[in-house]
Amino acid sequence: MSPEQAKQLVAEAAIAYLEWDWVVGVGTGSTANLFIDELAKIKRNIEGTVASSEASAERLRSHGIKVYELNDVGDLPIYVDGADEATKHLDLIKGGGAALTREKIVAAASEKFICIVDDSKLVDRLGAFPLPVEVIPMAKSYVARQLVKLGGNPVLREGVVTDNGNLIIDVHHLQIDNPAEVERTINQIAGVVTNGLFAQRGADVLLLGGSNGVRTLTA
Ligand SMILES: O=C[C@H](O)[C@H](O)[C@H](O)COP(=O)(O)O
Repeated sequence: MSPEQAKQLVAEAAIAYLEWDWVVGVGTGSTANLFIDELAKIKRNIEGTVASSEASAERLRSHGIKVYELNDVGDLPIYVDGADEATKHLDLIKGGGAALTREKIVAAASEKFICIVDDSKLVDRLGAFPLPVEVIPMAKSYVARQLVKLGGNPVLREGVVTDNGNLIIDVHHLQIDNPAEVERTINQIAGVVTNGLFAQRGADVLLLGGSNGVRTLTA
């Protein structure tokens, strides 16, 4: 089974977690896009969505799905999104599509985070995927120096500006023994908006798509 087929399986499986009239938090990326396409099929059953990026908002609207501002709806019952890496403890690395900050905000405002990935994303240890860090532009060199002190090799993502007008530094070769601690430490560097570790608030449910169908891991 191809990763695309596996993503399609979990996108479909996530629909089963939704309830009538809910406002659904929607993530960003190729897997979230498949979920959006599935959502379009049942759009009359939901009240609307909150999107974690301009790209997802545009795709949702193109399907005729209502997109609310998070500030207008309060907390959400559910957030559905992909990830770049996931562990069986439901810790994640996200941000390959540069949407990590809004994703972290919508996830934080949601009661349940359903993470949907093809099973190639399941790892024993996070960090083979370079960790994305969103940075205020004037702080990029300072933040990069601090990331070197933490043992990482920071690389500016060329030509990328986030929906919030900031930059992304991808940190290679970071030793991530304790994901929640690394998440906290990097977030304390002045100029960092947030980093792509989702460990202090990881997923609540991980749906893994593969040749044996969908496997469900829960926190
Ligand atoms: O910023 C992007 C997000 O964190 C995505 O959820 C993540 O990169 C996974 O994307 P994809 O489903 O395309 O592998």
